[in-house]
Amino acid sequence: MTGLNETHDPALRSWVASANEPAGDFPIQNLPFGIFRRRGAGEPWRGGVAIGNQVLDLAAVARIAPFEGMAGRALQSASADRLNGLMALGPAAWSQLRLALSRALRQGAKEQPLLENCLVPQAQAEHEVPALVGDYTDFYTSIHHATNIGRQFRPDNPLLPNYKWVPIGYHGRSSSLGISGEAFARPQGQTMAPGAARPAVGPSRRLDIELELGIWIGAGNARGEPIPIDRAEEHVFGISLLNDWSARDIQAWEYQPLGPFLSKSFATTLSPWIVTLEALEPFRAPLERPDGDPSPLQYLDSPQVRSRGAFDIALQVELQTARMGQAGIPAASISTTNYRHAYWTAAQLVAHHTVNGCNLRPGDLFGSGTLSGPTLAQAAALIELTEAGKHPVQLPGGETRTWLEDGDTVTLRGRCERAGAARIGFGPCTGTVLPARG
Ligand SMILES: O=C(O)/C=C/C(=O)CC(=O)CC(=O)O
Ligand SMILES: [Ca+2]
Ligand SMILES: [Mg+2]
Repeated sequence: MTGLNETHDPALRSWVASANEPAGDFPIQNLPFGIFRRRGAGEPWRGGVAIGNQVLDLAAVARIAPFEGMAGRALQSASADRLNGLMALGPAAWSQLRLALSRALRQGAKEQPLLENCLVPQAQAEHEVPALVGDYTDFYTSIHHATNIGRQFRPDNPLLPNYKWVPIGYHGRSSSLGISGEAFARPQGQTMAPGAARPAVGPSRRLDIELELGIWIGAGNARGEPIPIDRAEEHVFGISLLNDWSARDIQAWEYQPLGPFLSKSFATTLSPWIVTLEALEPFRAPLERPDGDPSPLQYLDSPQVRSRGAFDIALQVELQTARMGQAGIPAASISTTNYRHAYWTAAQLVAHHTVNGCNLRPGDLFGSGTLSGPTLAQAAALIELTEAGKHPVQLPGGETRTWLEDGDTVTLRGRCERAGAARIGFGPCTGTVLPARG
């Protein structure tokens, strides 16, 4: 079974010329959704779609060239100041809107003269978190991350015995979700130095990143009604990049027995564009699960999940220090990994989250968990890359890093490439660390 349709045809070209450049993130086969406005113009927030180096203003399209039927209703919903309404409509409406947008943005489309007036250059746009996030749950789906970080926190017992049975997660904090381009103050908190008699409070000295994907829930479920694994993907609107900034010294002291709390709730940065599951369809991959590992329990298992439940998304972390920036040295890549190494798929996370009857709501957000791959070069957090300080990262210009310093800027990137498909990308997810507030 394949969900490929005319919107995936790699031969499609757009009348927006920049969408046809081969190395771009936003060709006509992508069409990710976000919330934007022109910077500094006092405009309302509204939905937009990235196309080449432009944003197609969906509120403007709804006013001057509305679509018909279900696509038209979806377009109306996407004109609001957040995408929760569009997300609530479900996959048939998302798909109809994507098809209508794909047809209207193609070379030769009769809509071109009207839609040319609905473009805003991305360079002039600012973004907001694309939905009001009621609940944010952070998972732990990379067995490589769980093993590596477990070795730091629990040397005798790195991978806990539940890992291969339960998709582990904790309830995160939605109020401090922010959008790419943000800067935030280094968190303060309580830490216990090795050998100290009592803890101290002060700025974190072990500030880290976590390269994750954000999985956006579309239509929700009624309380008490679990989502079966075979319907789970119908509840996923799409995926963006997510940096779960983590204060490891605060975490090490606070996390037992209830899990991370203030070590991760001060900031979590998202990329502005949500790449839909439909756009990701050409990049499906089989679930990676070593021979001999237990089969998932029935509510987490299906032939579809095993054969094509994973996604081949190449991911990268870049770091630029303030000094590199001043010297004109571009950001350096410090890690490359791929979402296909995840132990649990997005569908399994949805089925697991709802198995107890918990209701998900449109705009809820899941963090995939830190997406480390099998090798050290694929580690997706500094605590793993540097083995907690044993091997600092070497940067061009001569600096090294074990943990983040004030003025450091971290950028996450994601892209999908496969023979026979158009390359698509996620756009950057950037954040900068400011000094702690006094
Ligand atoms: O192994 C631990 O005790 C903690 C690991 C994490 O830092 C939790 C987390 O945020 C989940 C993840 O990103 O995979
Ligand atoms: Ca995390
Ligand atoms: Mg966080």
